[in-house]
Amino acid sequence: MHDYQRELLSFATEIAALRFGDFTLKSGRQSPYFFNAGLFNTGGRLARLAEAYAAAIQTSGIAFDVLYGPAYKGIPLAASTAMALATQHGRETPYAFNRKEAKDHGEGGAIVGTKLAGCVLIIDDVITAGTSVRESVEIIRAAGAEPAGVVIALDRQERGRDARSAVQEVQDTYGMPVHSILTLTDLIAYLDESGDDAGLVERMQDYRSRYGV
Ligand SMILES: O=P(O)(O)OC[C@H]1O[C@H](OP(=O)(O)OP(=O)(O)O)[C@H](O)[C@@H]1O
Ligand SMILES: O=C(O)c1cc(=O)[nH]c(=O)[nH]1
Repeated sequence: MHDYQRELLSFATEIAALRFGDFTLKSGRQSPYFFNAGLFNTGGRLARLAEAYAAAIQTSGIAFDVLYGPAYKGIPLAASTAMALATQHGRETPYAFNRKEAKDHGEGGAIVGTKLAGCVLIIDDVITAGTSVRESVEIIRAAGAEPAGVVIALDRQERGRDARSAVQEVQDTYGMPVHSILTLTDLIAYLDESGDDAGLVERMQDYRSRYGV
């Protein structure tokens, strides 16, 4: 694990964006941990997260025209990362996000921000079973654009709809890369290193043996 990954894990734990307990996920799975990107809820916290995403995007080398964040938590991620790409990397990046419910007055529609066109990089917090990414691909294609890849903070390394990991399914199905700042493997290694709670490491490993790959 690199220092920047350990630092992000430590910061996420400190602000309780990474929590341990009993959580129901979008997939219905019952998880002993949860990454809540909504708790990067001050300017300073969000700037720190956005800088990590912007650095990950630069490292990934994925070519794209537009950054797209799915509602809800993808919205501040797309906006703040576009800012970080401009201020830290001199890269002017158009961004967009969707409304969960289309608006029928004013400007109308379901997409806010720039037009979805060309190659679109999806930015989200986590991938569990891959549902959110599949929904994003449909939205991008319906707008006449093409998905270029996905960047996330945490790959939970879980099964998707078949025996493959959700990330592998996304890569195979859409022929696009998925770049993750952290993985469940990093998280378990971090908990193991800290040596605070052997029971927690065991619960994480149990969960991994049930849903992981
Ligand atoms: O890989 P999946 O199984 O789809 O799970 C991960 C998705 O679930 C959460 O979104 P959610 O729709 O719960 O909403 P939010 O952003 O509105 O909190 C999370 O932000 C990811 O987008
Ligand atoms: O699978 C999910 O719903 C999910 C997992 C997680 O760690 N964080 C999150 O926001 N959603």
